[in-house]
Amino acid sequence: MKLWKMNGAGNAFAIFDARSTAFTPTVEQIRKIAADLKADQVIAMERDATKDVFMRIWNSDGSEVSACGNATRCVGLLMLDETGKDRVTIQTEADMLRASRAEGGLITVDMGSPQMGWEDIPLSEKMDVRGVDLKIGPIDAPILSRPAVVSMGNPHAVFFVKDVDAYDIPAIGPLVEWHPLFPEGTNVGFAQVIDRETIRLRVWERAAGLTKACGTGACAALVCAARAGLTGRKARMILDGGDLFIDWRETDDHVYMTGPVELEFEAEI
Ligand SMILES: N[C@@H](CCC[C@H](N)C(=O)O)C(=O)O
Repeated sequence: MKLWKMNGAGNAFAIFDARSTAFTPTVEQIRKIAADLKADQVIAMERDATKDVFMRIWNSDGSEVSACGNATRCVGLLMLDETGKDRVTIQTEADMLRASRAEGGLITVDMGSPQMGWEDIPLSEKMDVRGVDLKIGPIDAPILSRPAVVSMGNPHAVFFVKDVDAYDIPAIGPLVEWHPLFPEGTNVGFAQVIDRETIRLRVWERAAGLTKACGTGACAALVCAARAGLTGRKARMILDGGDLFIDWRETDDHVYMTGPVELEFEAEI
């Protein structure tokens, strides 16, 4: 079986080619692979009846999830190289996604439409998704409150802050990640709007922790910012591991994510 170690803007993946050999790891095996290879997620490329490939995703804690934007760009590059096509289709548990090449060796993925309903996120009760009733810290002087929420095939809560570097994300992230308002947990973004076309973002990922970049997190932060009128529908997202360019197009309501992909090594195992 072929294994690729890749990253998208520093978000690290161990990608297994499970198209001709079955790959059915236990939770413990996923945890060990992620720890040994320093991967935020473990990915299996499987055969799909109608799409170029099916992408299965596990977080580093061993839980299976339905979306991972940066891994979709990595798998997209592998499939573009392998097939020679201009555009490839990637099926995930969440959606059918399309990947293509962009200028400067970057890869673009059409991430589909954001889901805005409170049941879609999901939340445990009906709330205004533009700012949910959640406070972190002392009741009379919360450190953070009212994150915006959205689903990009996975749940995201986004706090808009003045200075992302002023927050102890490893301490705050887990308090939001498993807050009872999120029955399936949530990814937690800390977004600082620099100007209408630029956002500095750090993401505490559900079941993976603080990563150098989160693709769906970047899409979620841009959607929440644009929905609140803080930015336009296109922005450069500055993450710890590099930049992602997000474009939430009015024409089809889809979110397009463009960014770098790096192959660290490949091996036959
Ligand atoms: N790294 C990702 C997101 C991976 C899944 C996430 N931690 C979750 O549990 O939903 C990305 O690039 O989107």
